[in-house]
Amino acid sequence: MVFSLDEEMDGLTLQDDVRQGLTANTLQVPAAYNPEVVFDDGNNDLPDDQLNLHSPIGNRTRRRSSVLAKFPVLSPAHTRRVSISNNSPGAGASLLTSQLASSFKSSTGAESAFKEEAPQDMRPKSMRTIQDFRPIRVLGRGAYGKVILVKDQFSQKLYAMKQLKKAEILINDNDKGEDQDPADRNKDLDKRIERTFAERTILSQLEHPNIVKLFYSFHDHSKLYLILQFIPGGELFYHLKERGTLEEDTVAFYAAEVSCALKFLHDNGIVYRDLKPENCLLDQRGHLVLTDFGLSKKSATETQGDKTDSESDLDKDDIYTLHSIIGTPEYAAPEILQGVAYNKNCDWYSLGCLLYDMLVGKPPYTGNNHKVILNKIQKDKQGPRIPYYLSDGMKDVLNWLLKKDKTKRWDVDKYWSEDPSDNQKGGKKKKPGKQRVSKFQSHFIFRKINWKLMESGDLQRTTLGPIVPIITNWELAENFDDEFTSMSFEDDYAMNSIPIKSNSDLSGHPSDIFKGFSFKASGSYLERHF
Ligand SMILES: Nc1ncnc2c1ncn2[C@@H]1O[C@H](COP(=O)(O)OP(=O)(O)OP(=O)(O)O)[C@@H](O)[C@H]1O
Repeated sequence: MVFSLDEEMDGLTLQDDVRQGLTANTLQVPAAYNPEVVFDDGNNDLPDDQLNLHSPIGNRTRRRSSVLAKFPVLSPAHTRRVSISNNSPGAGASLLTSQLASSFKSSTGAESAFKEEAPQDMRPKSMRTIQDFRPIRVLGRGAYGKVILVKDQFSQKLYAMKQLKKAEILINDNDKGEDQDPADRNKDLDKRIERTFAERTILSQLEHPNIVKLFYSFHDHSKLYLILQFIPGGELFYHLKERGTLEEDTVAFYAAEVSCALKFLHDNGIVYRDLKPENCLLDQRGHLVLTDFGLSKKSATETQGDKTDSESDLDKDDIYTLHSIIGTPEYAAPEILQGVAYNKNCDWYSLGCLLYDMLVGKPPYTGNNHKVILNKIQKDKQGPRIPYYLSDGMKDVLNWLLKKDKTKRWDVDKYWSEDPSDNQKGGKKKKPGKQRVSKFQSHFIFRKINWKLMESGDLQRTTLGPIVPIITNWELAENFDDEFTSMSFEDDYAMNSIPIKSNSDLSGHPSDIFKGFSFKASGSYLERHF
């Protein structure tokens, strides 16, 4: 009998497996937890080419983020949609860009994070071009292009250059040709462009020790470029692949760092929407840094207070957008997979999946598409099986983060820290059947975390994390998969690329859609981070 982790955990022992003659495709749980436990990876419902999608150790396969095939989603009736297709590609894009800009201005936190520098950041004096950067090796590959380690020819500093091919953004793989309603096609294009701008806009306005930094962005006739801080310790995914699972103290430490980043994003009105080990990088000291903001979104505004008409329209758009079935299915909250309205609380569910993955070796529900995963979640009345060998503290946190009903899930943003006026140590007691109301930071699993130092960034600057990556030479990118570092980048790195000198040579050209993409961080920001 083959046991699936999703279906049967309790009572499974090595002896059970040996009796059944099961040796292949099994995942070893570290001896520290239970030397006897071996269990199947539970992917029997996958097609052959995906059977080894998750475990065993060393066979983890990278999961791609996607804008998933949609269930019929009923958007709110009064939704204003922006079109960029009306004979003038630039007009719509400018509207999108200005919408994004104004939506970020209305976010007080995001604005204050860059209070002094924001105006001149948005109007850089001199633009960088691809010729300024010498390619060294490929670090990773995403949906729209490669991420390449590059060296600034002038300063000799290393950066990660994320390239996005304009053609891939403009041409939709899922285009249904003549059958597709032109309005839907335009809407899809709007979304893809909006997401491209969102990554650049969000990263250019935020500064947090656990979030990757953006130094420059620019574009030429074929590509968009983001020049990011190079995070040399590789993906958490890579380290999980090496180790299988992580110890509870290590998991609690990463959970705390991710939570600080998510809380900061939420306070700034941003939903991250793509938390997974592939998007968590380790810096040289072993601290976790979130990357890939391509699916992040300004959140539905909770306070609809005194708004002008145009601001209210923006909020409606936000509410609409947060119906998008988007992300990586294994880590996406059930409400996203169902295609119903959701909010920032979805990121806390994904945190539960990430913790589960670090502790168990795979996310709680797996399958080859979001419908299979959603079916499993829906069938699972009691919630995911939480292995008995985990500590009570870990079980408790997983149980509250992985609630499929978002109204019962731990509202971590609300119950983040101890309120000084709250006399009850450890927060209020939970009411049965209701949402958990005790404070996140005071949970037992975080007893070793110095939140004050972590939230201020001093911990990240002055101490080492639980896994310190081995780095002998930053240019070797030793903590990145050979699959990528051995790739050629010549085709992707055209030294003869023609830069766009001014916006005036763009009228009527598709590049006009990307007008306003270029950005340069302020001198003080650059200095602070080098
Ligand atoms: N700042 C960075 N430093 C080092 N490596 C990076 C950096 N940014 C990205 N990478 C590497 O490149 C990979 C792909 O980057 P990213 O996830 O941003 O691309 P993407 O197109 O959004 O990918 P996907 O389509 O899978 O979501 C990352 O998983 C990581 O390995």
